[in-house]
Amino acid sequence: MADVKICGLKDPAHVAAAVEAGARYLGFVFFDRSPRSVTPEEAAALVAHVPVGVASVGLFVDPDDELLRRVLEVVPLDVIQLHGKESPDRVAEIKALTGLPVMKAVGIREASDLAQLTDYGLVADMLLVDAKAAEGAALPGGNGLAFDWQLLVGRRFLRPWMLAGGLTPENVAEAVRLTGARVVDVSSGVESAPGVKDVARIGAFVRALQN
Ligand SMILES: O=C(O)c1ccccc1N[C@@H]1O[C@H](COP(=O)(O)O)[C@@H](O)[C@H]1O
Repeated sequence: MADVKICGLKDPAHVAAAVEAGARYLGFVFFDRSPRSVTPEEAAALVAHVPVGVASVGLFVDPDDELLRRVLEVVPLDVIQLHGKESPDRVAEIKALTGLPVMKAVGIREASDLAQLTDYGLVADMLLVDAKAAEGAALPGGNGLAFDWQLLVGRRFLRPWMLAGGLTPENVAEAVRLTGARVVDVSSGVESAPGVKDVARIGAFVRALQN
């Protein structure tokens, strides 16, 4: 079964539901414009409920050093997710600054976008293969937008990778079957409204991968 990351958690009950369902990665968003955004203090309280063996991932969008320091002072993150326009050099810088594994998100719409996965594979520890947000979208991710999974058929990457973008309990099994993803990441697909996680959909998402 593919491993699961549930992203955008804001409520201890949803952290518990994700852990109970079997998620191996939990995501906490440090990006003010997101409906899933948490403060460092809120995230610290949530991460306190995360058991050993489940990784706490901090999601950032073009963070400056000050934000990274402020969050890491209070939140014991295991992985840094970069979901903005960070260059490969900036990814390397953040890895050195934080001392943590860095996962770089790359937005995919067409075959030519895949080349970036090679560039970032040289510096990041993990890759997150997401749909490219529409021009002018308020958020660079978390939009429930999928891309053409056929683009990934037969591809290999330099680093371990997660599949994201518009995944839901209804489509995740097919996405894994087509792409061979070993880890899948979901945010809006397990919500009842933007920023509001749904316990039943979290359970259904993980169960969809068990059949
Ligand atoms: O979830 C957010 O609010 C978010 C904000 C800014 C950048 C990325 C964000 N989420 C990430 O986007 C992908 C796909 O999300 P979805 O399942 O399509 O809603 C996922 O990696 C989230 O971690």
